[in-house]
Parts: sequence; C-alpha cells; structure tokens
Amino acid sequence: MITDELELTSTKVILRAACDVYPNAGELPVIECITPKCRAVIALQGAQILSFCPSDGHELLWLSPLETFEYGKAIRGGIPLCLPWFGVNRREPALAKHGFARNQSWSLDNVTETAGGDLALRFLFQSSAEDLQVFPWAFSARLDVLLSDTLALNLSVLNSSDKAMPLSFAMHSYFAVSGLSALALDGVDGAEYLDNCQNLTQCRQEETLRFSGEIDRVYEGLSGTQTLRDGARAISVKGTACDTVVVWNPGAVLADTIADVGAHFAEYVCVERGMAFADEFLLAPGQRHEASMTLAATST
Ligand SMILES: O=P(O)(O)OC[C@H]1O[C@@H](O)[C@H](O)[C@@H](O)[C@@H]1O
Repeated sequence: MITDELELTSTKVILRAACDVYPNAGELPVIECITPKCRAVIALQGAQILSFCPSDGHELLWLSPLETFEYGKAIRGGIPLCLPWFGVNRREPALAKHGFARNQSWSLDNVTETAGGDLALRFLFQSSAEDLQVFPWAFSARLDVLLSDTLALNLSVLNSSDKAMPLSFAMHSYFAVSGLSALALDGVDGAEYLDNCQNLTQCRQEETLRFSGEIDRVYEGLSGTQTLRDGARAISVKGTACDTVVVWNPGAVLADTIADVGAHFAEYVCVERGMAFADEFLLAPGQRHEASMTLAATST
C-alpha cells in the first residue's frame, strides 16, 4: 500500500493507491487533496484530475464506475491530457489516439498552499527515448493545478528538440451531469464545426447545442467561455491559448461498444479545450506554449 501524507496549515495532500479511494481499482498512485474549499483526487499517471468536489459537495467531474485503473491504459473520466497530439495523429494515423502523455507517469514537483486556503500543485512530464520512436521531437510538459472554489489548469509545453515540433493537445474534461435530455451548451452558437460523426464534414451550429444521440464536434478558433446548463446548475469552461472546443458524448449505440462507458453514457458530457485540427501549430525549438483552462460550477 502506498501512503505518504503532507499536512500543511489548512490542507492535506495524501499519496494513496487508487484502490483506497475507488472500489475495484488497482494500485495506481493517486493524490488526494483536502482543502477548506474542495476535495480533489489526481492520478500521477497522466497528471489526470479524477475528481473535483467544491464545498457544496457537488462533484464536477465524471469518472467511469467501470474504470479498472491499469498502468499504461487511458483512464476513462476526469480530465485526461491529450498530448502531444489530439485525436488521430495526422502524420501517422496508426499511432495511439490522443498521444501518449495520458498513459505515462508524471512527477509531482511542487505543492504550495496560499494564505487563502488555495492549493497549487505542479506536475512534470519529460518525453523519453522510447517516445522519440513515435514522436521524434523531445519535449517536456508542466501542469499547474490550482484547487480553489474553482479548478484551474495551466498546461505548458516546451519543445526541447532542435526542430519545429507539430503540437496539438486537449484538456479533455468529462463533466458529471444529471442526464442528457435537459442539457444545453452555450458559447458555440453560430460557430462552424467539424462533425466527427460525419467524416469531419464542415457544419454550422445554428442553435444552442443540445444532446441526443452521438455528438462529436470540433469547433476551431473559438476561445471564449462555454457554459453547460444542467437544470439549476451551470458549469463554465473558460480558456486561453486553447482555442479549439471539442464536445463529445457517444450516445447509447456507440457507448455500447466502449467497455468503460456502456450503460453510463448519459452520466457525462465532455467539453474539451485545446489546440487541434486547424489550430494545430508548429512550436519552434526552445519555445513554450502555455494554455490555461478554468472550470467553475454555480447553482441558482
Ligand atoms: O476513447 P478515447 O481515446 O479516450 O477518446 C474519446 C473521445 O475523445 C474525444 O475528444 C473525441 O472527439 C472522440 O472522437 C473520442 O471518441
């Protein structure tokens, strides 16, 4: 059993095995953070936030109840980081979808508590010699997480190779929702999108986005704030330097073919922020790209 505890003035940071937090999970290391404003669980694999529960007790993120937490396998739910490419790799489509950083261990580099009771954690990732076989640009990444009443992520990617590096990525949030039929997403109306359910056909979002059946849409160059309305609750997704918005729910038919979703498809929707498709770019040698995303939930 892994345990290590850091007790700060008003917060606790505890290193645990996933099975101590989630029934049926394995030994994968997770960090449980308890602050005056929230409780959060973060896996070291992928620096993946698995849970964020502000003091109103309402969980923001969905984590599959079918998740088995195996080393090297993508965890279904929370906020996976898709990096150093999003979706299908454009150079080599046979490579693993969404890059390899979500399936590897990151290190916890720093933990700082502020006087106001916020907690900042820094996670680091360094691409390995093995990664260079599939992505021949050495890079490092840093994820700064700020746990407050809101959840803020700052993802910074440094190209440490000597040539321009193609970069696409996403902070792939799975939001816990009360059901799909009453949901609506503001902040994409009027925008063009690529419909991933129709071979990336270009379409236009004429009305407020609602959820019935499979939805897999990519809005490029959008930025701003998206707000997911779920009855009396609203979740806002605000980002900078992550101008692509991806909205995904598999619907019942596709979910049936996804082992770790299945009958649970109506418990979540993904509203992701990143740089992908037309927003993918070349990061010059020695240059950093910093993107940030803040998630906040309010109830009326
Ligand atoms: O099953 P994965 O690799 O985690 O991907 C989940 C989904 O991620 C979304 O971002 C994509 O738009 C979908 O096409 C994809 O199915």
